[in-house]
Amino acid sequence: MSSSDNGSPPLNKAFSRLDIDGHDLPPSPAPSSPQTGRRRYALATELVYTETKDQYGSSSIPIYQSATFKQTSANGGNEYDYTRSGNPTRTHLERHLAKIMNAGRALAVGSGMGALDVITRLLRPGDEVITGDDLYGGTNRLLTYLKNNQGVIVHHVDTTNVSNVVAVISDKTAMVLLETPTNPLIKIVDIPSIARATHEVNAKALVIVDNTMLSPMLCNPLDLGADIVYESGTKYLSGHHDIMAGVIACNDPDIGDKMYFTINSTGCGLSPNDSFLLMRGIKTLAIRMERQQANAQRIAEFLESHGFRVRFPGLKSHPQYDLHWSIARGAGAVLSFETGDVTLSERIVEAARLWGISVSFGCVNSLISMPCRMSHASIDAKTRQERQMPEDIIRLCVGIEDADDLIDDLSRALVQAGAVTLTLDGFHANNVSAVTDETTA
Ligand SMILES: Cc1ncc(COP(=O)(O)O)c(C=O)c1O
Ligand SMILES: N[C@@H](CCSC[C@H](N)C(=O)O)C(=O)O
Repeated sequence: MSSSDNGSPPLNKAFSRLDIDGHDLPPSPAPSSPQTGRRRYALATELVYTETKDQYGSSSIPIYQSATFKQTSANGGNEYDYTRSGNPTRTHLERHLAKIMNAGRALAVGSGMGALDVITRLLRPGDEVITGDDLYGGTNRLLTYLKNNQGVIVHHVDTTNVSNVVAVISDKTAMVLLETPTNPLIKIVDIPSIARATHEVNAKALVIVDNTMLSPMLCNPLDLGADIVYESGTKYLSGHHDIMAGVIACNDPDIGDKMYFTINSTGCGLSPNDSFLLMRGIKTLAIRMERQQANAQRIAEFLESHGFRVRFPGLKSHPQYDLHWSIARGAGAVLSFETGDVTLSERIVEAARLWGISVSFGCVNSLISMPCRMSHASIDAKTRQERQMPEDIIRLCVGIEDADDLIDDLSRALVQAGAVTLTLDGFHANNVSAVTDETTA
């Protein structure tokens, strides 16, 4: 029951009302809403600019490291009662996220997979999900779990072709889940066309975009027709690989309330300390991304010019270059390339020094990995083969180091691994198929 319905005095909580399932919302943050009526600055400014009402005028949000909050009356009802339900540091972060993600509401949870878990709890048995055939391994694993255990039907199609999605949309479609660029094949997905086509056939179907590979700095899927956007805050948003986090944003308040209900019920909200760290990371997103992208562009051009097949949307050779730039403001800093030989790829990865052999991306440090052995190992070998994931693919996640140092280290690793032939002009890849791609938009 809401405070106004039960005869008790109005509660001092930011929004006191029943949620759409009739549950009395616990004390919790107000729905995050960007301040209206004030000038909007460029995103680089908005990332840094916050308005706090801190009693001491603190410049960064304090960490409210408290599980519970004292109430002023026996009826409870203050804005915060318990950190699982809401915490001022998390609220501050969520409002900031809503602003930079152009959303009506944002929510922060303990990881990117936690975010997808919250979203997929909107599904019911019998619901259908349409998603890609090149998906982050953890996403594939969660969807497979839902298929095997929760009666959800999952269609994996090549989402780079809108008609493949249209062919399976029906009145049973509850979600269309998209990643762009895909991880690790760097395929581009036409979010606006798929969102339009989906809603035309089934207005209730939710179009969900995993924006981890681009971040709000480079893409706002909600502005392109998506209903929900989420991302791993472990990556670009925090930027230092010192926390796990997940963020979710939407415009429909009912959907926001439902997801908040799950977060409060399951206890997956982001901790105060991690909310503080994520907030701190977000402030430097623009400058980190600028440098990471510039470095990634240099490295992609370096590899391509030496004969490797490189997948990166900053290269004109990318078959969906125009599509990418119609939906994004930059290429990001993840690229992949092939060598034509798995053991050769292993030798390159192991010969690198500056590039850490690690999963993840979006951090200030540069990383090198073999997705089929690492980040995407949870997709079984047969499925990887069906989805044409080259086992030899090497993924580079570019950081903010000096680009010449990164290129030097990579060159040394390529030479040491025997991946290139030295010539009078430099070197050239030994063993690589032509730079072509069968992908069509
Ligand atoms: C594209 C993508 N989405 C979601 C996730 C999940 O994020 P997290 O590791 O924070 O759970 C990852 C990586 O883990 C990812 O690469
Ligand atoms: N062992 C982890 C692998 C995490 S991969 C992290 C990141 N998304 C990436 O693409 O590198 C797992 O099983 O999830």
